[in-house]
Amino acid sequence: MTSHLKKVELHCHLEGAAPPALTAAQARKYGVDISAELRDGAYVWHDFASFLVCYDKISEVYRTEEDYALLTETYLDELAGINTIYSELIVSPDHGKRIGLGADAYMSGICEGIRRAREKSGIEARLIVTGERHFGPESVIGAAEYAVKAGNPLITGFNLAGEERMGRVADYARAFDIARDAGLGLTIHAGEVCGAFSVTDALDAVRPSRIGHGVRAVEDIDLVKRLADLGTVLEVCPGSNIALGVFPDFASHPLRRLKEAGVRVTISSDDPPFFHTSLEREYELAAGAFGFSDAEINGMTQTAIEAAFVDEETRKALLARI
Ligand SMILES: Nc1ncnc2[nH]cnc12
Ligand SMILES: [Zn+2]
Repeated sequence: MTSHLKKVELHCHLEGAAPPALTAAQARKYGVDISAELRDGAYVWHDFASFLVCYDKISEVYRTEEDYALLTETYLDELAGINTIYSELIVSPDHGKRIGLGADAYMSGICEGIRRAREKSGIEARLIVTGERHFGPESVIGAAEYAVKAGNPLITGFNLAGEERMGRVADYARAFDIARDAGLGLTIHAGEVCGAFSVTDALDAVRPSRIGHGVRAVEDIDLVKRLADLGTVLEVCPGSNIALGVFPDFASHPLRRLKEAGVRVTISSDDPPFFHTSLEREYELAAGAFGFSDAEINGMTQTAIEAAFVDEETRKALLARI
């Protein structure tokens, strides 16, 4: 049982956390047919590419500032209900633009959701703006420029998500330069769908303090040592990795091997209902499938707070709570 443990999440895509029941209600409200993407209470996809398509389609039923406030509040309430004290949400202002809501309204809805949830439970949250690799380097630069110009104190990080097989990390380096120069924390999806080379590319071109997934670094022992030496923090999402077939089962998942090699690891849920998981389940898996003790799990939570994109005062307050 891990219900007594305080929890922290560094890697969850906001739209990827949309509860199927809420999505169904939204689709009804707007008269959108999502029967191909949502069936019997479950999102429908069969591989990474179709997951990304399903994700974009589902996102389309969240359309207004209030829709985003509700989605954010709903997810943070769920996290608070399982003893979560801090959450970083990956958000896409570009998506707000694409659906005609606008980036500012998209962000202000999300911030309102954070405010409502914090008022009820005290949960802290910050936002990581992401570019989507499959929309190309220019769009990712636009996302970085938005993150910097928005001057929103809750935006504390920048990420690159989407189709990892498209282009090379160096094509997106300029966007990370913009974010780094403005003092945003940097993290990047790498070593999830692509192999170790993708993590090497990320370290060389971006110099991030964290990597989203990074688990396929395990294919290159020198790279594992490099990650350990650098102190790069991996945002590991085991349930997501198994659902997407990155590893066949938890027994072959490298979370424990990476940790034992000295890599700083943390646990997150990624896109929980898409992958039939939740942060609660990820903590349970850490204890059950991976056999970590409470002390080891708390150690990963502490690592997450140490690596969080927050000011030092907030970090100190969070560390004092675990
Ligand atoms: N697991 C994932 N990998 C890459 N991009 C994503 N966007 C949403 N979830 C993602
Ligand atoms: Zn992700």
